[in-house]
Amino acid sequence: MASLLRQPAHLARFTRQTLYTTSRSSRPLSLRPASIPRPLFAYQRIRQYATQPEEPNDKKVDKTPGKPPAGFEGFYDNGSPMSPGPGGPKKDGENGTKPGYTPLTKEEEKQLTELFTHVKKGMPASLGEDIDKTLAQIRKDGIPNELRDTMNEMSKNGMTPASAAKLWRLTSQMARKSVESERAEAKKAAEAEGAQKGGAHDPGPGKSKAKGKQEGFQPGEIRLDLNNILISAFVSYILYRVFVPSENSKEITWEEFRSHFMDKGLVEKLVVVNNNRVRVSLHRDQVGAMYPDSPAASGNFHYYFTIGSVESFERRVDEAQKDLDIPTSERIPVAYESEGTWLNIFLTFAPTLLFIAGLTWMSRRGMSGGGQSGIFGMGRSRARKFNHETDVKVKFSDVAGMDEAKTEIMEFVSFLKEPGMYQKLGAKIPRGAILSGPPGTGKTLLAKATAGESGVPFFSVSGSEFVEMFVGVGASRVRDLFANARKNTPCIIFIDEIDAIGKARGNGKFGGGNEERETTLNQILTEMDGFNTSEQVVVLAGTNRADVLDKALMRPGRFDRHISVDPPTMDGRKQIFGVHLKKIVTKEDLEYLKGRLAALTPGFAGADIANCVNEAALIAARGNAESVAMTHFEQAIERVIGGLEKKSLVLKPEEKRTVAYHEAGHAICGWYFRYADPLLKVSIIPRGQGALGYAQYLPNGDTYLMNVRQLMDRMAMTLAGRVSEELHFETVTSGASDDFNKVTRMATAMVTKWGMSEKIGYIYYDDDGQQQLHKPFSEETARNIDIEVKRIVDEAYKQCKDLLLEKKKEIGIVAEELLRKEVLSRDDLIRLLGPRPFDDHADFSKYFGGRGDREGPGADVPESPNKDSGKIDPPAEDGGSPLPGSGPAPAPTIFKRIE
Ligand SMILES: Nc1ncnc2c1ncn2[C@@H]1O[C@H](COP(=O)(O)OP(=O)(O)OP(=O)(O)O)[C@@H](O)[C@H]1O
Repeated sequence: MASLLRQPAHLARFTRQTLYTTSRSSRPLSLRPASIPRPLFAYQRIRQYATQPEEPNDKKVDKTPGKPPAGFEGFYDNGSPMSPGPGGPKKDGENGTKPGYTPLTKEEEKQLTELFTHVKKGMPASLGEDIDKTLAQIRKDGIPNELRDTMNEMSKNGMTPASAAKLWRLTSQMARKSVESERAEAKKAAEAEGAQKGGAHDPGPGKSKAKGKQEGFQPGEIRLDLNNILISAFVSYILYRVFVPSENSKEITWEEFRSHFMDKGLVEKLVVVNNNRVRVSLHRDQVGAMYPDSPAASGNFHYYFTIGSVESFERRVDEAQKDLDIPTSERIPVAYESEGTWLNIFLTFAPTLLFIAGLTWMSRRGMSGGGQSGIFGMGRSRARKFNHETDVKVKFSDVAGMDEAKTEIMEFVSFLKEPGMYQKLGAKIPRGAILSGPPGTGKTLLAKATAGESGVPFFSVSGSEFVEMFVGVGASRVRDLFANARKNTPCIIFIDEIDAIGKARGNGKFGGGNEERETTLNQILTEMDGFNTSEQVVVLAGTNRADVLDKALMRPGRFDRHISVDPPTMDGRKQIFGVHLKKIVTKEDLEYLKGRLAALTPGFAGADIANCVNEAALIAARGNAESVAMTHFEQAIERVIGGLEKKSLVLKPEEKRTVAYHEAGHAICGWYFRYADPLLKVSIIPRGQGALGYAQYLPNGDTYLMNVRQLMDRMAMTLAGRVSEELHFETVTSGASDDFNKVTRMATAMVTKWGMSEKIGYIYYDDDGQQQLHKPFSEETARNIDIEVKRIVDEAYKQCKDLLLEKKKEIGIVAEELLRKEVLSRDDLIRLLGPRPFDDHADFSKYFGGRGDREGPGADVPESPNKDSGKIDPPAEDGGSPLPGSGPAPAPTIFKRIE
């Protein structure tokens, strides 16, 4: 009563007419997108009152039921919602109901049917049938008292996790019981039928089964699967919607709100939702006490009206309250809230859900992949294990041209095969070997052959596979790899590209970015230390950069042996061609073919050779040839060296002429300089990488040392393209830049590394550092180096110019023939210029028809002028300055177009 007194004193004016008016509004009763047919709302409300608990006596409100509001008269079947009526719930056990169960009222049954009709649309027929059976059981037996109590509680207090769990438990029990009772009935029916027909006519299990099937139910079968869960979920939903009324709402206008509620003092609170709607909360007690039939008295019913803006709404409410003389202290409270749509709610949780889904997926993958992948397999080694019997078929006979490396590594094989032989003499078994060498020289192949020969399992892994973004993963993979290896002794572990993890550890001055790599390396060091001497695990590692490896890795006791795998020699190449030609169909004389190809491919590694052979077979196949011929091999080699022929690149006639004279200059120098490499082929067909023409030379065998004369002749020959241009055209082109690059590098090496300049002397300056901040020499030395390099290049230029001036006519002959034919071979040059006036290397003569006689037009050619120049101290012919590594193969001189 106290609260009643506090309201604006307009209660007296509140008439039943108010509710009639609001209820008669032509707008839809509910704006909610409820899935329940509209009339059901009315039933739901009625139900709520019917099941409401008794109000306490001390609440002195008028409980005289009023007339139903307009539009709701027919909903009560002319009875009061308070009276149980014919459809009211019967008591426990009444009318033969099950003990502990309350039957449904007529309205409830009706709602149940209507809701089910609505819900089952679009549902699979079998599921619909199962739900229908459960509902039929509910109609027959009613619902357990406990369930009804739970529903009452929910309609009063809303759904809580506890009540939801209870609802789920009770409905799933009911669903299960329904299946069980049906099973019992089916069994009973089958038995009765059997008894009726007598033993002779026993239909047998097959028939009763057929019957069961016909009913869509198999006796003895209770499906505790997804289907049962779905049945329980749908039944719970239907029961919940029948017993717990959902929120009803009704849209009204400001004027209706003002005249029917505000002016009457019935408004308890206003809530502005999402700044565009206002929810009106009324004093339910006051409305309900006087007019219990009104929907507005229900706890779940709200009126709404729309507002243009919050400001105008506040102004109007303010003005209205002023008009009504409501004191400031008693004004209607206004709250603000924003309601999220389902989409908003989903978007809010989407990242979390995605994260959880991702984690679940990764962990599942981890499980299903046997732990090899996924988050839980992260620390596992990714090494592939090859079984010696099935997988590793490579033998030492497949590895050609590296006899020394093979001999060294063969020791590992005999150690794995007969460890006792070493141990009895007290020898320690070597732990491992590092195979180092340029790419494609056959390091992996050699390691595989070791495994193949020794007949032991072979674990192959690449250094980069230890590198992962997570700290500690690399080390854990190393541990796992070695643990696996120990389980499979004797065996071989091969770590390819070990420089990915085995680089020298930093001094810690420049940040800690390599921490993970160093941890991995430390783990390898530890594991290699950890082998006891009797453990037959050999670790082989391959790298192209042995120079950058950590010293600790190379120390005895770890990678004891350092096996260098160099590019093959002439003989080695022959053998490698032999290995790869085995698979090729060719009618050529194999011995001659191998030799000629080996002579044609100085500097090629095993992988290049394998590629060449394959390329030749592809070219032959493209031309529909029956077997692979010499020309196919030559084309393949040219393609590997110079790139693909560019037939689409058409040069202008004057450009072509320039290229022809440029290349003819190279050809003439190669022909007439004693120490120049003999020319093999000259071409003005554009090729890949911007080459407009090229001249191919062959070295006099594999070169490991070069003396000053050889270097000067080679430099002069390299400059010949530009010199020829100068001699035959008014201006020069940009095409010689690649030649200048080579010449400069050669001259610089002569001065700074090979001690071939008197002025600089016998000092080695490392040019490793184009990035070096400080050059390791003084400004004066730098100037002297520049002077000396220029002097040497100038001398080479002069030597070249002298020759070309003398042989201007020959250049013209060669260039014009080149323009006509585009490609000239050595035979063409012999035809045009006569035989080369110097002895060729034996191999060269054998495979390319070189002639040792000095007769012919070139016989009167002067010797290299360097011979007596005196400016450069020429080393003895058998000595000379060492070139690092094996001798550089003379790259083809390339006439480059502007990049
Ligand atoms: N000595 C050889 N004899 C026969 N074939 C060879 C030889 N060397 C290389 N090859 C061929 O080249 C291929 C590549 O060789 P491989 O992978 O062993 O080179 P690698 O030195 O390990 O290269 P990388 O340093 O780039 O790892 C081999 O599969 C083989 O076909």
